[in-house]
Amino acid sequence: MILSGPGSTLITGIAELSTVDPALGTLRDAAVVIEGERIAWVGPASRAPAADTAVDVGGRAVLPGWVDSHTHLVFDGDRAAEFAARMAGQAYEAGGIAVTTGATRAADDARLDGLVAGRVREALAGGTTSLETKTGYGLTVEDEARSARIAAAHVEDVTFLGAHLVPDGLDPDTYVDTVCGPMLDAVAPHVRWADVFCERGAFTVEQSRRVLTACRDAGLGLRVHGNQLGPGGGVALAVEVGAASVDHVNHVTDDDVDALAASDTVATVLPACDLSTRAPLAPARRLLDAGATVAIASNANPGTSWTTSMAFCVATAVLQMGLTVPEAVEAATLGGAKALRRDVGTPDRPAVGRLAVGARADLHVLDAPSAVHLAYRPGMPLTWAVWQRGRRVVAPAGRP
Ligand SMILES: N=CN[C@@H](CCC(=O)O)C(=O)O
Ligand SMILES: [Zn+2]
Repeated sequence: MILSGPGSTLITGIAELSTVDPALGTLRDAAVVIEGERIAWVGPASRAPAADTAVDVGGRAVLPGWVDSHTHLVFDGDRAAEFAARMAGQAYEAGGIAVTTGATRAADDARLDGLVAGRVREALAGGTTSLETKTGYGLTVEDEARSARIAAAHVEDVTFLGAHLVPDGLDPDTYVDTVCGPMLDAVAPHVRWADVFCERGAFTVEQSRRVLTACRDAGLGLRVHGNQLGPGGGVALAVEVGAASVDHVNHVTDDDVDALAASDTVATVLPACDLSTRAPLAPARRLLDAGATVAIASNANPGTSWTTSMAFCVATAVLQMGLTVPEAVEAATLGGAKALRRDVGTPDRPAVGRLAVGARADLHVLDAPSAVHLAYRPGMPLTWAVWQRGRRVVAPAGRP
């Protein structure tokens, strides 16, 4: 078979191909053909079809690009001093959000846009080919709308997080009225998702339900920051409203775990955040064993998790949370895609998070013979090449 059409590329020399596709599994000595922005063929190298061009990745491991389903990239400012104080024993408190909000409001559009672009580039260089990012450091109608607009210029899945913190001096319920009314109207053209920080010190379950219901009525998909700092009703609320994901989940009861396992709500764990806040690690092993769908995300933000490295998160999930490497790779690819409802494609929006025919051609080539090296060689820069939407966007050092 010869794949027709300009731009088909045959990738060979794949020692191990983690398709993360339930039907295909992990293949050795494999090949992939890309046509346009999609995958056209996957299988053993011995049966690979011809294509317009061929690339030999030299006996390396290939997996889907990371799907980072939880980040906060639209911000200015630095909270290294807060981090240092935390490492000296201070507890994390949500109030730090106000510090970043001040710095973000003070940045002009060009600066904020450049900061977001740089962070997206950094993530891509580490193999992240799909990103979600949130507003939440504006917290006025104008500043949230600006954050949403800037985010939408750089990532496909933008989330409205006006309910991140009640700004100083405002009555919480009056602020929730604003979030559900003019703020939602202003961000709606730019966002697919809405999120709420449902936690003591942020928004109560009742306030969170109001925000989520209003956003759902406006046509947005739902997500929840829940059970991060202590037990609470975030997980139950997320399941109740049919949220696509509830994120953090550090403090969960057996009922929470059972509810997640019986629902379509993905439990998203944030290993780098747990380390950076010295929180009890989210029980990813327990959640998987119970039958919940687990995603791993970076939660890149200046307060609790200042990294875009999904490889670090995967290594931590393996070394500290008790996941196997295939489980962690799946959680950081297909799991993230499920958390963004992008695991199944549509005619105009191919699936991400797996390497199968028809899915988006987002490939991450490791400078290693197997994905196990992600945890076996923690902290090493293993990204060798990246294809996104069928185009090679990260090339091996010294090559065009
Ligand atoms: N927990 C709420 N929001 C962020 C942290 C925000 C901040 O401290 O700036 C998080 O997901 O960890
Ligand atoms: Zn977050």
